[in-house]
Amino acid sequence: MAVCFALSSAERLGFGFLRPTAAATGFRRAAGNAAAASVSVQDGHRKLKTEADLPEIKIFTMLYQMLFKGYLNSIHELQIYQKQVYGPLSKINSGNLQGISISSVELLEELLRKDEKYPCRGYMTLWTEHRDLRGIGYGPFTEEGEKWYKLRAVLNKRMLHPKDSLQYGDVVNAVITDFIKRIYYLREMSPTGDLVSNLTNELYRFSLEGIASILFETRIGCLEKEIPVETQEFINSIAQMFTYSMHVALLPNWTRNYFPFWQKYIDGWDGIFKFGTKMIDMKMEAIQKRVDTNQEVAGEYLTYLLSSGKMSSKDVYGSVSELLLAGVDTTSNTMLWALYLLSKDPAAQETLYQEVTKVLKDDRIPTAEEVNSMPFLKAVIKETLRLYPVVPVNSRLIAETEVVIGEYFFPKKTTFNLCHYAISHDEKVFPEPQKFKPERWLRDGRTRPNPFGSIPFGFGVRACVGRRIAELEMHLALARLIKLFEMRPDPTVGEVKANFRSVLVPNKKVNLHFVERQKTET
Ligand code: HEM
Repeated sequence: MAVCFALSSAERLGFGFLRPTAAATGFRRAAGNAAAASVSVQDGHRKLKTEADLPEIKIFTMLYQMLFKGYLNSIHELQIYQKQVYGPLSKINSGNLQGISISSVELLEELLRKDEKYPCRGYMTLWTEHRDLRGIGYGPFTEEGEKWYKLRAVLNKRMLHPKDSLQYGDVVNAVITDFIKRIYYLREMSPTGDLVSNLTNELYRFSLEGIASILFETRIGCLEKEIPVETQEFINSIAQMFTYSMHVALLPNWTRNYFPFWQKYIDGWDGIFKFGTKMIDMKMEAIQKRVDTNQEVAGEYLTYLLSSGKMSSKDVYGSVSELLLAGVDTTSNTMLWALYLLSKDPAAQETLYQEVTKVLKDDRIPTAEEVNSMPFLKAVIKETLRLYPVVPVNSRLIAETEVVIGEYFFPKKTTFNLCHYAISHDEKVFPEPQKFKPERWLRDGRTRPNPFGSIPFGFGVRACVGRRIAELEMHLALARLIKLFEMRPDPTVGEVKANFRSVLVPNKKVNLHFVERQKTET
């Protein structure tokens, strides 16, 4: 059951919500609406072009490229093809997909540096409709403008600063210990004695347990042999919400009364919030008891949110559920790609193993601080995210201001599609872009890549709030797994390609041999 769910959910995470439109002032237009026709726009002495001068990709071209050129499941690869054909700046005008595509590192940097005070990815009405229907507060994904800014100021504390993540080291390590136990159990059950099948599913369970234990400050049993009923219902609710979000996004609103999809979509959200609410209420009760008996209120993230007095409980319910959803498929898929890449590259795996064993000379569990002495470990994750960015395309809606990008003028309310995948696979930015080369990230005197070439966690004040937590989980888990096991590919699986399902997921089940290493005397 969990197996089915994990795969389907992993294939449907709503990071598509990261995609749904211009920032400098003082422009003089010669005539009419700059967006509509090739009119002249003057910026001082410079004559600017407008979006009417850009190559336009219309719906039929898009459909042709997806259906007949084979990009249906690999929209990320389509970015590279479209860049070759239309150049680094083009206009997409294809059904729900609208906006200006940016696929060069220079233009991306220019746009992000001109982003607004309250950056916006585009409005998320599908999510906000549910919150409005149930009177639930908005979270970091759904909130916008000044209210979002204030919310992020609270959420950032205890999460975003590198030193914040250190406090979660023990919690994360406890989850990793249970994950390793599960790996041993799965190996034993396998015909070869060392095979872990369907790793996507196992890593999904690991990531959900990890983020839940940080946010709720309690364990929810995803790594047990039998997942507790309530946790399983919660997992099923996430799957249901993501499954039906596809239907409700594609069908017009009037169909909601005729088909069951909308109701099932809402039921999915209700299940997610039911579980989240119960966890938060339990924590509130525990805090209240301590307050009533004059005891110190101690705890981590949820305790901080609830006791800081800076957030209403309605906002806590809204935010925690969004953090939880964002924290699962992101880390689980990145871990999967990292282990897969290492299994195919014994030399890189050996370098990593040597580094980890040098820092961890005995059976000790690494601390969060010790990860700082493992630059190759960090480079492996960076390179994995360059090759398989969790969010291969992001977006920015420049709502309040006009903007010039390159030689082009864009009016207010222009949406930009940020083609991160094309940029992080550009050979001018990353020589041999298809090769897994963690060493390109090392600070050992070599020329470092352009920082905007690969920005898997985004950029600026709206960048990923969970970055430090995600890195902590992935670094600690990878260090411990590599110390214990050598990863080898399962020859029956063959080459694994990435499919685009809002995040980049493997196109087939991935199994790996976890070959236990000989213990060395130290
Ligand atoms: C490999 C792991 C992860 C990657 C690559 C990743 C990537 C991203 C990206 C690209 C964005 C959009 C940033 C932008 O628009 O500039 C984002 C936003 C976000 N992420 Fe992550 N993420 C990861 C893990 C997590 C985790 C573990 C959490 C939860 C603790 C999380 C919570 C969020 C939230 C709440 C937002 C929305 C922030 C806002 O709009 O203010 N992410 N993430």
